[in-house]
Amino acid sequence: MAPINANDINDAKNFVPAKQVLPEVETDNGNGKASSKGYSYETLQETANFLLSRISEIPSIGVICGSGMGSLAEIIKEAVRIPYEDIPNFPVSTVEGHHGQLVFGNIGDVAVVAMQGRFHYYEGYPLWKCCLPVRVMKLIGVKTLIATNAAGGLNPTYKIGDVMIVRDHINMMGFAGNNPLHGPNDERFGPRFPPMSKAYNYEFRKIAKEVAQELNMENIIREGVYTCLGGPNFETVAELNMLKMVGVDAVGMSTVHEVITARHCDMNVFALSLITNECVTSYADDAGEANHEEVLDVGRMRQDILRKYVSVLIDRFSKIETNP
Ligand SMILES: O=P(O)(O)O[C@H]1O[C@H](CO)[C@@H](O)[C@H]1O
Ligand SMILES: Nc1nc2[nH]cnc2c(=O)[nH]1
Repeated sequence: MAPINANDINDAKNFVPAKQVLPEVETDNGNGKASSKGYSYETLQETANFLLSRISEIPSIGVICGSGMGSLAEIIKEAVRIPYEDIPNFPVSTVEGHHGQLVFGNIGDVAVVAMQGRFHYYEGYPLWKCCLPVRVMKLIGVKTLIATNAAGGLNPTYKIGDVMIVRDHINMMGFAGNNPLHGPNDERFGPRFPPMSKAYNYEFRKIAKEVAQELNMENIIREGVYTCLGGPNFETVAELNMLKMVGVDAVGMSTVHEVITARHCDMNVFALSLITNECVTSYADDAGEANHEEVLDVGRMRQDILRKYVSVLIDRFSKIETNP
């Protein structure tokens, strides 16, 4: 082993983390369980009131931009951009490919808000905090959530660059008791025991398939089951093979908890996964490895088609009366 010299020690002392503002980590609440109290309804109302004071039109649709998909928010006209740092009680984004601002404005005739940057559990935020923006959206009047994400394709028929309409999810983290709704329930948001069997709106999925045909996207559109793992590491071969066996088509580290939070407060939900990499399910020596750069590259590669697709979907979704 090379001896440590004084320069190495000085380098280590001068090391500056890439992001200066790191999230607070979920703390122990004294009884050995992580605190999951969350913010009160009134606190989130303050956040909502702050945002309402900065905008002139109430958005009806909220969009969460996935990794490398932040450019979706660039189609918003008359945009009002509010950095997360400026929003009371809001977390900050720490992941490359997640800008960290809310963008209010219009797509076509529809008033929208987009999150350019979402919050992930692996950043150190408890799930309720990852989902705080969804409740804030609800409080400012958003009726429909469109969540987008980058995901590994586990279904062997999926190719990189495919777009998967999420039909359903498997809440792996929830199996272990980690749920954004864990802790006291405030009925003003929703019921203690919300159903999830119709989490992804049927009408929206039907429209999304029709629009894909109109835009000649049939060859890249899929519909399947998404799961979220805690991350930040990508999965082992054994883990991926297990997930495949239970019917997972695409794997990511987000969305599931956002959807649960949105359905809890009775928002309509639609979700899309951009397949950014093929999940590695064999031990072959030449099998590749997942990496975040590839994820971001595929997002960039598909940005034009996704912008077009999402803008047409927003137009169509805004025109129908739907029961969640
Ligand atoms: O789910 P989004 O935020 O799109 O990003 C996905 O891509 C990142 C890994 O490359 C992880 O954050 C994973 O969740
Ligand atoms: N967990 C997980 N998240 C991803 N996000 C993009 N690709 C992947 C993947 O392969 N696994």
